[in-house]
Amino acid sequence: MSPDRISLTRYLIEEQRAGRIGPDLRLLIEVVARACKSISVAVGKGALGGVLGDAGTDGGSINVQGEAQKKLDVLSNEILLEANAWGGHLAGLASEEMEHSQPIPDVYPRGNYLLLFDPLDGSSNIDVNVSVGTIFSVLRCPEGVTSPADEHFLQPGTAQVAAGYCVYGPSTVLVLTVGHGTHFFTLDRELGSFVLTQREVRIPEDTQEFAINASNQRHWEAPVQRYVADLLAGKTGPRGKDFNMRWVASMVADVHRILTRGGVFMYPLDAKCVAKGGRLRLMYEANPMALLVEQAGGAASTGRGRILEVAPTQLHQRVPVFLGSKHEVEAAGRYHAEAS
Ligand SMILES: O=P(O)(O)OC[C@H]1O[C@](O)(COP(=O)(O)O)[C@@H](O)[C@@H]1O
Ligand SMILES: [Mg+2]
Ligand SMILES: [Mg+2]
Repeated sequence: MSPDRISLTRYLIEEQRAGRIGPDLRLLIEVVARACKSISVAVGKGALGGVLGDAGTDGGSINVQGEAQKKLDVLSNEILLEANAWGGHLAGLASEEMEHSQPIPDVYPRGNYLLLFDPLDGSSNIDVNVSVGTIFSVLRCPEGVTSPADEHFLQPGTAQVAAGYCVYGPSTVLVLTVGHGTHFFTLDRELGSFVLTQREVRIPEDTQEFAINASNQRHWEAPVQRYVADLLAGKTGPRGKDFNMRWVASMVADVHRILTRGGVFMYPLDAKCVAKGGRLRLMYEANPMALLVEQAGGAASTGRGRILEVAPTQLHQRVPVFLGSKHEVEAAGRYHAEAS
């Protein structure tokens, strides 16, 4: 590798030398990155790898969320479990695809961190060859706990020591924060290593682009109805400018666009998901994305408060999500405040 190319390994060693992370966290992130490489290979094989379609045989299988699992949901979960069980840096892990967290069994080497992940985000896009990804969040295992249970994972997003996602698109990009900025690492497929391609990503504070699943419009709460109506009104409306709209339906891809060129991503509370508290999961979707976005100068809110300060009560808890360009997330918050 040429000396001016900074690999993920070198970046992490430099962070360790600067005293910003310890060796265990460095190695944990390396293990997660390696698992993401394996998932990237599986995703890339598509129909040739036999990885498309539903998991299970007759009628498919359903996960703890009541959602149909795809083969790649199951495979990605297995890859992450297998890699991390042996990694030696974790006390326990939790996944979208598993009802409860799992402590690392006694027979394996153990560490002091907890890992949460959405092994394959954007499942509805797998079979149509659109970008999907893996999202992860790292917490400290509470002091004195040797066999962590679900309750030990229930820490606010502010407690995350690292967070990231890997987007499997035309290129595979690992996006990482250890609490000192958000950085992009692109996978060099020939060499098999992640290379730093953008340091200190910054999200513009203003934007003219928003992302929301507009098919839910009739179910939205009044402040979201008003906010989106004002965006759509464009130049002649109260916002005085035209807005563009994008919706990939893979949170990783939508957030990656926002980290790259700004925008606001919304999955608000609506009448369909109000009983569950929202659509997106707090612990392994909203929290890691919120940390990445804040570390890039953006904002992340439930519409009524900072996502990272939500006190979790359940492992698979859901929350409303507004994240991206700071001024636009603040504007969405004002519409909520005015309505209450
Ligand atoms: O299908 P909808 O309602 O547009 O929802 C799309 C959202 O659902 C998700 O796919 C949920 O993630 P999973 O695929 O991990 O369940 C998000 O990535 C995305 O933002
Ligand atoms: Mg997801
Ligand atoms: Mg998923």
